[in-house]
Amino acid sequence: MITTTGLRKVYHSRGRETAALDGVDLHVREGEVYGVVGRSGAGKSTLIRCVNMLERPTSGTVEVAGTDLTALAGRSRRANAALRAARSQIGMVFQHFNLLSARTVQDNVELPLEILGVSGQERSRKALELLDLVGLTDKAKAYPAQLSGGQKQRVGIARALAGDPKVLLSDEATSALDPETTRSILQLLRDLNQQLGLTVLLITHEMDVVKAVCDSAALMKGGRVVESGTVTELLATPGSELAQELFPVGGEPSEEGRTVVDLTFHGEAATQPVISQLSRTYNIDISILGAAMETIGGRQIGRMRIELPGRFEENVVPIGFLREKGLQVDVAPVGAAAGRKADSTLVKEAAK
Ligand SMILES: Nc1ncnc2c1ncn2[C@@H]1O[C@H](COP(=O)(O)OP(=O)(O)OP(=O)(O)O)[C@@H](O)[C@H]1O
Repeated sequence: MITTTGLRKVYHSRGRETAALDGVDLHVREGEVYGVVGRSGAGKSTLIRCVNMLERPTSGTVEVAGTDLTALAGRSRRANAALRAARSQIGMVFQHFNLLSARTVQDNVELPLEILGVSGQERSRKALELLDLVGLTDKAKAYPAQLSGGQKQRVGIARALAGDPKVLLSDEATSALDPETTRSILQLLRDLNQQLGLTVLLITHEMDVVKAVCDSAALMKGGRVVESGTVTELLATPGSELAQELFPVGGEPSEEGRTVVDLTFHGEAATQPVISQLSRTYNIDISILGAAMETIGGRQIGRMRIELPGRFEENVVPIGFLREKGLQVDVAPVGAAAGRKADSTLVKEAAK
């Protein structure tokens, strides 16, 4: 539904060049909620502004709902009209809501319809329908100053949906909200995604947002996407930084000469008593160093760090047993093994 290919955006200011985007390839499938995370300055806002052509990319392409927006971006009147039409497929939600204070809630939602030349009666019907969808029917005649932050963001979302977009872009939509309001806005985005089949691309610096609503995620660093995939794929990727941040599990080995293993349980395997089976089958004592169970994207996923007696070579068979049971097994390198996998997150964990 959204594909960027080799997207670059270079800013020139005071004689300096900054590559805010340095070759971004992103693919957001139809009907998914996709989160882009990264530190401040990673290029997230620039990416979202290039996706809806608020910023013209320096090079590369942006395709939304089958239309190559970069090909439409010309100076002629016809190119502008085509770009406007394509952009009506894209709704945008902002961190600070960007509501007009002199207009009522209903008039704020009607604004994009006014710009599209929709008649007064139809505008009013549509705005009230959208306010109902976001749970704000009773606030239609209120002004933004009379609303809470969460209510303002609901108005922002209703306004973003006015043109019946296929895609919703959200730039830190919950960053200015308290945790409870954040949860309710994320739930609303999820509901809209499911009820309307809306594809949502959101940028955030909060991992909890990804955990709560995203099907897929990408990590940006220095204008590049360094990791991406469905949340399940990421959790199944050994050494994935996103997986570790989404789902941290730690714990130190009790002494030298033991094998530390990180287990990830997905689906069926999450509900099986695998650890007690392992202990009984091989008659070994297992120490649990750390564990967490979470529901991510509606699926139950568990992670656990365990310690087995003896070195890795002595535990090949029990580790094979765990893999056979459908668990993802990452052996945390310690001692001599650490040198062989010096760049993995697990090494950093184990070496602490
Ligand atoms: N208009 C601009 N002119 C010059 N440099 C810019 C401009 N906009 C962004 N940049 C630079 O591009 C880089 C990426 O900025 P961007 O705002 O996209 O990052 P971000 O990940 O969204 O960060 P934040 O979460 O702080 O908004 C930064 O180094 C920033 O200073």
